[in-house]
Amino acid sequence: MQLNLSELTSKKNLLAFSAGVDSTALFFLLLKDEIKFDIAIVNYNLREESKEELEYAKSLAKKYDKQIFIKEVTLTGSNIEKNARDIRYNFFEEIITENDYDNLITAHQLNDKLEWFLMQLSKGAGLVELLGLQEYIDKENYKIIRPLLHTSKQKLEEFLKENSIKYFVDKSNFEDKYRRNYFRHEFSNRFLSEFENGVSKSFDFLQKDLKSLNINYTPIFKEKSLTIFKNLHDENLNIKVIDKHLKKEGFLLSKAQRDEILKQQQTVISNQVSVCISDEFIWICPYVIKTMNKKFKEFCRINKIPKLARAYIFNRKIDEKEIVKTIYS
Ligand SMILES: Nc1ncnc2c1ncn2[C@@H]1O[C@H](COP(=O)(O)OP(=O)(O)OP(=O)(O)O)[C@@H](O)[C@H]1O
Repeated sequence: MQLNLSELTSKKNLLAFSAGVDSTALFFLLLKDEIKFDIAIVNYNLREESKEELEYAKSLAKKYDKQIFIKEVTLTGSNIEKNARDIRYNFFEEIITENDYDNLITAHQLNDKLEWFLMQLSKGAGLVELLGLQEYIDKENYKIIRPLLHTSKQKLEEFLKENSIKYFVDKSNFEDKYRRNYFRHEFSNRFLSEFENGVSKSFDFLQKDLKSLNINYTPIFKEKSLTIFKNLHDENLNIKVIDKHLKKEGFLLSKAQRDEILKQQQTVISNQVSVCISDEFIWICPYVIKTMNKKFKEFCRINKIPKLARAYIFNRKIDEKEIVKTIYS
């Protein structure tokens, strides 16, 4: 099994370890390649075996001299999958911030990638959403790296069996409880057992196509709650940038709101957020009403700062000259 682990060498890595097939295989593959890492595990106390899994994680940490971070929680109620994920990622972020890790490694594999793809396909999605599960994600102070995205679960299982390595099977994966498990059992496992190479190649091709679209999600200016992106001069791409940014801010756009933004170019959404698409830029900030002085308004007019963004800039005392200097440089 050939993995590209170059991003992990000489870095401080944290492996999200659940004692299941994928993360156990990754644990030993990283050891084999002499990649340094520590582990983090969340025990949701949902199943009897979870205690044993935790003990296994502790024993591996001890044996291979790894630091281990443990979080114990008791999950109840509805929305378990989402709650578990939120708790998990908050915990990882806490550890990363407190201990200066460079990378969070997760053990998502090719089956996960295909299941994600199918789930999006079943809901109606475009290229960005279909390829949602990415190998590298840049977060503010660390990277998420998923080195197994080209490897099927079957290969990982074979690796563990060949090397007589103990691992646990998450029983909840066998209950068709969640939508994802439907795809897992009805389709992806069987399909990959026959077409693993082709699927892996297709994902690479699609990824290259996505790259060619050159969607730049990085703002060119950000201060307080004012964010400015480059206008990508393509309605579909612009709305993707706006949509993604607002989602991150906890604001989900409806189809009608998306259409409105593209039609009006300057819109207030739900009386809260201003979104303006100007000739060169996309401006997003809270919607504010404020009386502004003449000099400021004149400066904005000359420098093409959209009307709906002006009051927020004025109110929050963001240096308008600095904005203009940055975006036009
Ligand atoms: N309890 C856990 N403790 C630590 N890491 C975990 C735990 N559960 C899962 N992980 C990590 O997350 C990876 C994905 O796990 P899983 O497929 O169960 O999650 P998911 O439902 O796809 O959620 P997400 O994609 O948001 O991580 C695992 O390979 C492992 O690296």
